[in-house]
Amino acid sequence: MPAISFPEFPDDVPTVPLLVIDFALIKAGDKPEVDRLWKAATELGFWYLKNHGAEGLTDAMFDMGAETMELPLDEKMKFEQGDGGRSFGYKYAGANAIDETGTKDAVEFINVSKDDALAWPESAHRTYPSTVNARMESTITPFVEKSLEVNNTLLRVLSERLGLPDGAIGARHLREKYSGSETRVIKSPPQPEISPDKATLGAHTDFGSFSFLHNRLGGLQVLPPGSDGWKYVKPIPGHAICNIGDAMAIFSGGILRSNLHRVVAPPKAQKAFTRWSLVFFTRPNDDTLLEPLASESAMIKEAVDKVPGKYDAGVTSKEWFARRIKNQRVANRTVRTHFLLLGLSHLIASNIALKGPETWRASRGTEHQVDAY
Ligand SMILES: O=C(O)CCC(=O)C(=O)O
Ligand SMILES: [Fe+2]
Repeated sequence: MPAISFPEFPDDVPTVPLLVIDFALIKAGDKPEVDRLWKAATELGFWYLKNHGAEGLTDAMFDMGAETMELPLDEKMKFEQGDGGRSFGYKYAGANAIDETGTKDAVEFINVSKDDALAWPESAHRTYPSTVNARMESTITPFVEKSLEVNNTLLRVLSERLGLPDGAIGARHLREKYSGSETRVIKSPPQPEISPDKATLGAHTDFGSFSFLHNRLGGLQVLPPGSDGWKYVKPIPGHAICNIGDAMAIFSGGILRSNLHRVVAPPKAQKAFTRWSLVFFTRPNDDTLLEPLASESAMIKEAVDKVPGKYDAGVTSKEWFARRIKNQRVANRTVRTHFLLLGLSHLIASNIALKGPETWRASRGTEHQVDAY
């Protein structure tokens, strides 16, 4: 993608002042910086990360995304993620609902599995468009490797602060075990006459443990606890945006916060431009049970004892992930059978396509467990 210049993020829209965490200091074990990371991860669950080391790898990932989205739709559709609860592959705009009434999303994704990137040229889960294959070795695998290093380091530091034994979180995120971990490039085309409050990617918490996000244009918004509304996260060049996902909220019994967020059209003059974003999602091994690690940490036990049962998902990471992916898909929205009583004795079952909000609700994660909303 040629370097595109676009208008500055405006200074008169509501933004959330995220803490800036220095990854180099975290790696060096700097105690005050680890304290700040802990504050960010427990209070809002979102922060900026600088000196992360992936700065030189993101442009090529955006190029891979742009090359992929330029393919004809019928070519991309050969690699579509499908309706069965699988995330890897291409997702067309409008495949997912953004709310319980079934409003369609407006974004395209290309999702590449960590297992496929590491197995290349073999395949672990599925095949991808030619534009992905062409950049697997040069672009995608290096980005996946760097993202794994960043995310695993931050997860290890947080797990220490949670009082977990060495390796408790690491064993649940093994490089060699299959998981839902993936990298994603998102394309949001300019939305004509869109209201600034209409989501292109609906309000959600992230499905996995940890997300490492790279934004150029605005549009990402979070709903901070106790706040009066959605706030933009202003992109800062060279700074990634990190956030805690549902799995870490569950493992920690709610001590780490998985916050609700969404994507709307970029603000003000930026909205005329196509928005690209790049994420690496770390998710637990497929076979990991999602439950608080109360037997391994006194701090987590104390948190869980106050809200017994609240964070017991009772499913594996793979099941949790598949349920959420599957129930977002518009094609999976339930068709309710409605009975119409005609005359005195004719009960006619008519399949009126009233598509139920229950499918949307079944795609939800920990959102309903957070009292602040
Ligand atoms: O595009 C963004 O800034 C955020 C994307 C996101 O939240 C997601 O893909 O889960
Ligand atoms: Fe997200």
